[in-house]
Amino acid sequence: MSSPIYVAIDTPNLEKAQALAGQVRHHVGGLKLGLEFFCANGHHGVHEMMKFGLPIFLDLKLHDIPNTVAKAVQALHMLEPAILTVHAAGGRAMLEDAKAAAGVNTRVVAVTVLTSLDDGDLLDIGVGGKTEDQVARLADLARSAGLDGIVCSGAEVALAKQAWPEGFFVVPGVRPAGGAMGDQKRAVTPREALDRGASILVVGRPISLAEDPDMAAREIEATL
Ligand SMILES: O=C(O)c1cc(=O)[nH]c(=O)n1[C@@H]1O[C@H](COP(=O)(O)O)[C@@H](O)[C@H]1O
Repeated sequence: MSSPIYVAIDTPNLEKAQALAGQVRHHVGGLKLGLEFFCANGHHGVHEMMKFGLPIFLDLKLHDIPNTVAKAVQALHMLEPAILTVHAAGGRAMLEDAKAAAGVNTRVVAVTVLTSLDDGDLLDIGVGGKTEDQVARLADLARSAGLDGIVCSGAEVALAKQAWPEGFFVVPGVRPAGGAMGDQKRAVTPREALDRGASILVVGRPISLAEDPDMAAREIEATL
C-alpha cells in the first residue's frame, strides 16, 4: 500500500520543488501543490511535477461564485489532479457546480475550517460556537452536495468520519511529537490523525525544512 503522506511542496521555485520531490519520492504517497507553487509556475509547473509519477493534489482552495469556480475547475481538466480543494464556505451551489465540472478521476474535497484557526478566530468572522461543530456542519454540506470528502484537522476527523464513513478525509497541519507548530493551531501527530480516520495526511514543513527531508519523511512513515 502506498504511503498516506502527501508532501506539501510549498515553494514558488520550480527547481526547489523538483529537488524536494526527488528526495522524498520513495517515502510519500503523493505531491501536494498549493497556491504558492501554482501562482508562480501554473500548468507548466504541474506538468513538470507530474513527471515524478506520484498522484498530484492540487490545493487551490477555490472559493467564488458557482459559475467562476466551475469554469476554473474546467480549466484544470487537462491536469487531471487526483485531488482538488474548494472552500466549503462557498456554499452548496458552488460545491455542486465544482464537482460537476471536475473530471471523473479527480476527488473534489471541501476545506472546512482551516487548521490555522481556533474558536476565537471563528468568532472574529462571525461564526460562534465550537470549531468542531462548524466542521461537522460544513462536512454535512459537502457530503450532501456530492463532494468526495473534506479537509479538516485531526481534532475533528473522528467525528466527521463517524457521520460520513465513506468520505475521503484529508488531514493537514499534523506535527510529529514535539514538532514546531508554526501557524497551525489544531495539530495532532500523524499517527493520531490516521488512527482517528484520516485517509491521507498533508505534511509540509516537518519534511521540507528538515536537514534531510527524505529521512524526515521516513521517520514520520515509521510512526504510522
Ligand atoms: O488544504 C490544505 O492542504 C490545508 C488546509 C488546512 O486547513 N490547513 C493546511 O495547513 N493546509 C495545507 O497543508 C499544508 C500544511 O503545511 P505545514 O504546516 O508546513 O505542514 C500547507 O500546504 C497548507 O496550505
